[in-house]
Amino acid sequence: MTRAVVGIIGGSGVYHLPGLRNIREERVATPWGDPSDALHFGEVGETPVVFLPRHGRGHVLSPSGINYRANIFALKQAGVTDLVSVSACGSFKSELYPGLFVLPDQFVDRTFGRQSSFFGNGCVAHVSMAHPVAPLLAARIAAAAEAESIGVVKGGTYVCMEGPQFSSYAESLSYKGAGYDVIGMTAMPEAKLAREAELSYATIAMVTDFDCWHPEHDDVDVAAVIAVVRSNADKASRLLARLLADFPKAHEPCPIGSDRALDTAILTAPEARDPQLLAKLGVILARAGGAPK
Ligand SMILES: CSC[C@H]1O[C@H](OP(=O)(O)O)[C@H](O)[C@@H]1O
Ligand SMILES: Nc1ncnc2[nH]cnc12
Repeated sequence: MTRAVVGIIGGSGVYHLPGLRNIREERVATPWGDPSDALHFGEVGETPVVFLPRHGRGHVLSPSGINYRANIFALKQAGVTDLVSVSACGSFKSELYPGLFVLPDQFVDRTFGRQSSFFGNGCVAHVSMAHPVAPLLAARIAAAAEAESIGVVKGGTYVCMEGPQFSSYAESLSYKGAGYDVIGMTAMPEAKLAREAELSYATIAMVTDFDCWHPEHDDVDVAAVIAVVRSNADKASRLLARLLADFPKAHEPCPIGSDRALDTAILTAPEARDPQLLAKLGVILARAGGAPK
């Protein structure tokens, strides 16, 4: 049995995890650089939890400046098996109103200029991103929400823009026209890297605004986003507390293979692999094999 360790990445306005007990903060180094902040180790009930504020405490890191590889590597190195990301997002649908939680099951990556893979020359790998969200983890989040009488929408497409500026009106209309549900600046490459690291990943997207397409709502700004995150803090805490308290002791094998994603992904012949890159990959390759002993 693999013991379940849940990672929580906090987004804008979420720099601590309420309810985390026996907190031990540790600044960890990774071969990919420094994570956004110290990891906060602790427990909720009997579940081991590792929390990381994505933008760092004090919100010092811009979406484009976050070292996503270091964050995911650090969480993997800490033993995380299941990773829940909390994110503020804009909405393209009237029925997805501010305050609602959406559990996206698809992502569209419109970022550029971010390091989006652990792999590359010397060890080439192509993981599947057909289904980026681990269904059992998303179902557990939905069940926790239901148990707490918190409304969640299951499924939806989150488009990830580069930012840091918000979208123009024309961009907003085009995303809406494409049928996307919500928009943010951080789920990519986080979800891609989580898959490469064989972590089961799901996002809780908290709708904070209607971006700038809605004729009856103001255009998004930071104050509006943070006001909704603050007013939703209690709901978000209850949802996470219930999810974590009810989490099974053993990691549940992912039915779509999120936790075995490298089994069919690595293309470079074993004898042609770059030992330096293999050494850097370390814990990422530990299960699938291929790293030097
Ligand atoms: C504070 S407005 C824009 C900012 O909020 C979202 O952050 P996160 O996904 O970390 O909650 C969005 O992606 C932008 O980074
Ligand atoms: N409208 C929006 N666009 C991009 N990121 C966001 N985060 C919160 N609201 C957002």
